[in-house]
Amino acid sequence: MDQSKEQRILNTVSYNAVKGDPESVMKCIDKYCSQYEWAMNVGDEKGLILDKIVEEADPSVVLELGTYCGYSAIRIARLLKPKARLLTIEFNPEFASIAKEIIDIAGLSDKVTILEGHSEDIIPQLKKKYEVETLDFVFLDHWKERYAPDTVLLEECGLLRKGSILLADNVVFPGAPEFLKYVRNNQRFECTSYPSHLEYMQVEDAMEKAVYLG
Ligand SMILES: CCc1ncnc2c1ncn2[C@@H]1O[C@H](/C=C/CNC(=O)c2cc(-c3ccc(F)cc3)cc(O)c2O)[C@@H](O)[C@H]1O
Ligand SMILES: [Mg+2]
Repeated sequence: MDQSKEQRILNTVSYNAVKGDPESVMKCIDKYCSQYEWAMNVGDEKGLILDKIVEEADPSVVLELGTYCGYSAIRIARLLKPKARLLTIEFNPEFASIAKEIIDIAGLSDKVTILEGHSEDIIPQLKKKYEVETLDFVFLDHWKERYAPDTVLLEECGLLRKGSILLADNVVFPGAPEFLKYVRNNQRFECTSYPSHLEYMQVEDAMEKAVYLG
């Protein structure tokens, strides 16, 4: 059976990237996905916005929803201080195993834990099973119609604290209208829009930052 696109992305990383160098892994994926096969990584343009927001927040505990191939997990984890950690949720076993290998090649396995399963099943386990108190930073990049319900779930599970930062990819394209409506009309969130472009394309997109006010 011929390989999947995600397997080809792993091949190009394991063949071309410098082991232990997250930047070279990111460059390798961005090069492959802009020249050969488009893939839904956050990419280098929105990635720079993500970098700035993560650096400013300097989070200790990060949750990512939707690992895919691990590109944004690497992007975020490479900026974290020594004791900080990133938990990333992925329900597709093939993507989870490919992401694990790519994160390992980047040398970030000690900072990143991939939790295999559905976000709505794993989020309620974060406190007891994964020893999370509250989340400093959440990157939402999974199914777009799950952004809003999972945001409600995070709050219900007591995982958000005053100043917790939610950053959502693709709020323009493919779009996350329910999420935007929910956070923008909610006094408990302070929202900022970051206009950009869809990864590797000229299409308009944006990321939305929603800071939880408690
Ligand atoms: C059930 C909850 C739940 N629990 C755990 N894991 C979950 C999950 N729901 C999903 N996953 C995993 O997350 C990833 C999916 C991500 C979904 N992302 C986009 O759809 C997207 C699309 C475009 C675009 C597509 C086509 C275009 F033409 C243009 C743009 C661009 C983007 O940046 C995009 O992020 C996969 O790994 C899923 O296995
Ligand atoms: Mg995305």
